[in-house]
Amino acid sequence: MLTANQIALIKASVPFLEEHGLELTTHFYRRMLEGNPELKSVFNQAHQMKGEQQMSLAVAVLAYAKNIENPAVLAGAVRRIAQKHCTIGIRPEQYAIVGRHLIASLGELLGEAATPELVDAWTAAYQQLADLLIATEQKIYDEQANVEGGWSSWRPMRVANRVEECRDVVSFYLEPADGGPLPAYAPGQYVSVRTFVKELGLVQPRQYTISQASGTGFIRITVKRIAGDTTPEGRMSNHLHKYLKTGDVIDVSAPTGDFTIDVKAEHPVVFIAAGIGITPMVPMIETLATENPLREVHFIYSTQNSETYPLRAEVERAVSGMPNAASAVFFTKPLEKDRIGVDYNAEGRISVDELRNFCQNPDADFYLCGPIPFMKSIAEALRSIGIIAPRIHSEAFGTGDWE
Ligand SMILES: NC(=O)C1=CN([C@@H]2O[C@H](COP(=O)(O)OP(=O)(O)OC[C@H]3O[C@@H](n4cnc5c(N)ncnc54)[C@H](OP(=O)(O)O)[C@@H]3O)[C@@H](O)[C@H]2O)C=CC1
Repeated sequence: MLTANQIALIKASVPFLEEHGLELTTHFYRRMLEGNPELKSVFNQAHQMKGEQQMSLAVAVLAYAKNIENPAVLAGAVRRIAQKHCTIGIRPEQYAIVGRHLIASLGELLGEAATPELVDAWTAAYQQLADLLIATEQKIYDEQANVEGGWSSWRPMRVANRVEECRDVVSFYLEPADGGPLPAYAPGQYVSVRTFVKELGLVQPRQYTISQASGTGFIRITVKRIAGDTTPEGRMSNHLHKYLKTGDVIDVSAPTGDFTIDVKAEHPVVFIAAGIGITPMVPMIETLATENPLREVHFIYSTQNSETYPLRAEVERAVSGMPNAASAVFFTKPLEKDRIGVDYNAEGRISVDELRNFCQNPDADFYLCGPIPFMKSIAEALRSIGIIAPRIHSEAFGTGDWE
């Protein structure tokens, strides 16, 4: 429990964090990764290089300081962070290392302003948050391990099959190397995979959506090769495309994530995806097609053309099996061979007018996944036609921050 004085000191830190939060977390990560280089394998180095992890932590620390009197309001964020931590195998003892470097960083940045009382207050506040995260993560690890076929932390999986889906997109069908069963997972959930990335000289984790409904005996991930070998975010996807072959073994976390759908509900559902953002939508539609086939479903998808449309056959199969389902596919750069009415329904990006056509029912739920600028513009368009925020669900890959 923090004392009233400690709470006051944390709240008084808010202006400093607003101004210098990013500086603090950048200093902290640099300090920690220099002192404990083994942790480079725990953190996504692409997010580190782009400063996304630093920004994400700065936002979290500020939110925590602002809500120090009532951290319960951060329960949703705490759960999301804990889920992510569980997919990269974070252990309680690592919190002590993080705490030591974070508090030292605060002292180094504040200089003489870091009074013993302030340092004590932040040490206590950090411990309170660490305890909450550790307890939440233990609960998630227990839940993951205690379901049939479940496990916690990493499990070696063999690549049973590798399928080239379309240009720059490959699916990997993963099965437990121990020959055991897999747990059921919810459509839309994701896993982390962990492997040694030659070009980085490091073991690295990355998150990928499971791109197929549960119950096939595999965890399928569908990976788009991003940019070139030289960009930090492209390293893992390029590595997997180049080196991960049928028969290889890779570490995989237990499935997790809250971007899922209430399969049994009766109200309409509208999926709006772009590019590789199609991956969580596929298991959702597949699951609806088998478990609630009469549901009203709209699938709205934007991609460049037929050569950049992964998992098309799966979507078309699921949609054609549901009498109240319809799809609208937008090609922004159709090829000569692409036939309107067959391969796609309209040319160009998804517009507000188009969205209006699909979204007549205020009870509908909307699921968004695509490049961040795409999600921003679609969420804004939905709000402009009166869709309320709780009806808009989204999945941001990476650190999870996008709004
Ligand atoms: N939820 C997430 O966090 C996701 C993140 N990404 C990331 O985004 C990047 C690109 O993904 P990729 O699959 O290659 O996407 P693409 O660049 O192939 O774009 C997919 C489609 O989205 C359209 N689009 C892009 N931006 C907008 C926008 N602001 N408004 C409307 N339509 C838009 C594109 O149109 P046009 O051809 O006109 O640009 C294209 O038709 C990757 O780095 C990927 O990791 C991708 C998917 C999900």
